[in-house]
Amino acid sequence: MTMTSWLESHRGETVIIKFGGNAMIDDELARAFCDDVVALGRAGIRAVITHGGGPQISSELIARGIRSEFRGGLRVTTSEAVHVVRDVLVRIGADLAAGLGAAGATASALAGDEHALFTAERAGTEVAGERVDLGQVGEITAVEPSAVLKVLDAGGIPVVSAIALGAGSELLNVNADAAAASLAVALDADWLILLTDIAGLYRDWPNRDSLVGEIDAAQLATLLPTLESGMIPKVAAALHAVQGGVGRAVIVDGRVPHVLLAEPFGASGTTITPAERVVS
Ligand SMILES: Nc1ncnc2c1ncn2[C@@H]1O[C@H](COP(=O)(O)OP(=O)(O)O)[C@@H](O)[C@H]1O
Ligand SMILES: CC(=O)N[C@@H](CCC(=O)OP(=O)(O)O)C(=O)O
Repeated sequence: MTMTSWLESHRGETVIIKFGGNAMIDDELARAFCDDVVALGRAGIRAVITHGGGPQISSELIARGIRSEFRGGLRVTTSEAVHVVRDVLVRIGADLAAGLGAAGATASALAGDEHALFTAERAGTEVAGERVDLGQVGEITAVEPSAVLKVLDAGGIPVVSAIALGAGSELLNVNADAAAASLAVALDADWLILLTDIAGLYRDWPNRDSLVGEIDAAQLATLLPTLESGMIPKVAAALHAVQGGVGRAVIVDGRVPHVLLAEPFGASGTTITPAERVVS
C-alpha cells in the first residue's frame, strides 16, 4: 500500500501527536514535522498536537536561578517554578502554531489551564518505595475537550500545552505524555503518537538489540516496573491511552525526518495495542 492510499484508508480518524524530543530543538526537524502534520490534515485526518518542553523549562529555570530536580521522571515544581513552566509552554505552543501556519495550516494554540481543558489533582510519586512530594505537580482527573473540538471542526489544528488547573485554581505542572494520553482518551482517538529522542521502547535497556516492535497492554504493564527515567511516564501514558479505548499508541523516533509519514505513523518505533487486539 502506498502512503497516500494508507492515509486515504484512515480518513476521518483522530490522531493525537505529542511533539517532543529532538524534533523540538532542531529547526529542520520541526519544519519537517509541521509539513507532515499539514499533510495528515489534507488527507482528512483529524490531527491534534500536544507538547511539553522539559529541556526548555530546565534552561529557563536555571537562567532564573530556580532549583528543580526530577523524581521518578517528574519535575519537583515549586509555586515559583510553575509560572516559569507555563510561560515556557505557552511560548512553545505559539511557536509551534506559527510553524504549522507557515506550513499551510490554520493552527490554534490552547493552554491546558484555559477553557477547563485539563483539571488535575496534586500528585506525589513513589521512588524506591518512598512517597515523594512533588509540589505543584498534578495528575489529570478531567478533560473538557470542547475547545479542541471547535478548532478541529473548523478544519484547524489544535496545539495544546500540557499544564492544568487544580483545586482553588492553582496551576499544576503535568507530564506532557500523560496530558497527551488523557486528551486522546477524552477524544476517543484512534492513535496516540509520542515523538521522542530514541528509536522506541527497549525491553532490556540499554541493550540496543532489545527494541520492542509491537506489544500489547498486558505485556507492557509487566514491563513498566523495570523502566527508568523519562520512559516511565511515557509508557504509563501509552498504557493509559490504550486501556482507555485509544486504538493504538506508538512511540516513535523524532530524530528521523518525516517519521510521521512512515506508514503507519512511524511503524519503525514501538506500537502498543490494547489487550484485546484490534485488527485494522
Ligand atoms: N527502556 C527504555 N527504552 C528506551 N529509552 C529508555 C528506556 N529507559 C530509559 N530510557 C531513556 O528515556 C529517554 C526518553 O525519555 P525522555 O527523555 O523523557 O523523552 P522525551 O523528552 O521525548 O519526553 C531515552 O532517551 C532514554 O535515554
Ligand atoms: C511534571 C513534569 O515533569 N512536567 C514536565 C512538563 C513538560 C514535559 O513533560 O516535557 P517533555 O515531554 O519534553 O519531557 C516538566 O516540568 O518538564
